[in-house]
Amino acid sequence: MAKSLGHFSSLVSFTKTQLSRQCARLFFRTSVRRTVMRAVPSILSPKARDFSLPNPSWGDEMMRLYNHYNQQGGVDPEGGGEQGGRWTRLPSYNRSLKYAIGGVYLSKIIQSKARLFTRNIQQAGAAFEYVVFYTNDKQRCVCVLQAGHLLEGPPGHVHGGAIATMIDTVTGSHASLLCAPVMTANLNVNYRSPIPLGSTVLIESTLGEQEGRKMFVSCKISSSDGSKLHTEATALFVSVGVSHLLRG
Ligand SMILES: CCCCCCCCCCCCCCCC(=O)SCCNC(=O)CCNC(=O)[C@H](O)C(C)(C)COP(=O)(O)OP(=O)(O)OC[C@H]1O[C@@H](n2cnc3c(N)ncnc32)[C@H](O)[C@@H]1OP(=O)(O)O
Repeated sequence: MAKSLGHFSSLVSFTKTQLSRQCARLFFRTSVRRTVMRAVPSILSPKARDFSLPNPSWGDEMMRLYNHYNQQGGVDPEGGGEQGGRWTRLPSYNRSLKYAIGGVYLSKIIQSKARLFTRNIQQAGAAFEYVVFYTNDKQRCVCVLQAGHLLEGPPGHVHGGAIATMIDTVTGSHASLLCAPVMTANLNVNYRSPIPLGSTVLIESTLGEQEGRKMFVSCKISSSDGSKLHTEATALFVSVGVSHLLRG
């Protein structure tokens, strides 16, 4: 049996039933660390770019916060204990399943030209520049976001849909750390103050209750110095089997 998503391409000739069963095993029996930290890079091109690493478009505030969470031993400035208070960077790629092309059933969900929505703008710094970190106990995530000029909504400020996209991305990545694959069932967003275009903000995600397949996550966006609240949100994620994706 294939033990990692690196063998995903060999599944293309499986029947729908076999595939669903195999994928369910892959997704649910691999630990989060294996899935996110090892499997995803292994099924990508060796040259796959990790978009959560610094690039020249990152401004001073973005770099300062990146270093803040990435260095200094990853210690959470707000405490939270040794276990929960250390931060780990989550890598980020623009494709999930590069080699799994073809096949009647896989082709329903995997398209060779598909790209992750938030990582598909070629020009660095033009849209979503972000990096997500999570605590060891996976109860919290923090995302440092630099919002580029292509995200404009009201003049000089970030589009509400782009804000919701980032909330979905951060809370969805958070829920995925605990039980992938998940889908967003519900997202409630309260916009409290506009986010200036080009600014760097913090998106914090906190795990709430878990009830069976349901995961409730809360989220807030604040200015990088924490002085201004921009957005508050709650989200519900439902863990699904791969067969759910195949059904469409
Ligand atoms: C290779 C892998 C690497 C991965 C590394 C990738 C890294 C990259 C990360 C990027 C992260 C981006 C994250 C984006 C995530 C999306 O944007 S997903 C896209 C948007 N969402 C959708 O399209 C979902 C559409 N809806 C559906 O498919 C289905 O309705 C759902 C949500 C899966 C639920 O359907 P279902 O599985 O049949 O479950 P169902 O029995 O209806 O409901 C289960 C429970 O949830 C409750 N529920 C369902 N819907 C709702 C609702 N709207 N409100 C309240 N309760 C609800 C039900 O009442 C039920 O509760 P209980 O009775 O169990 O108490």
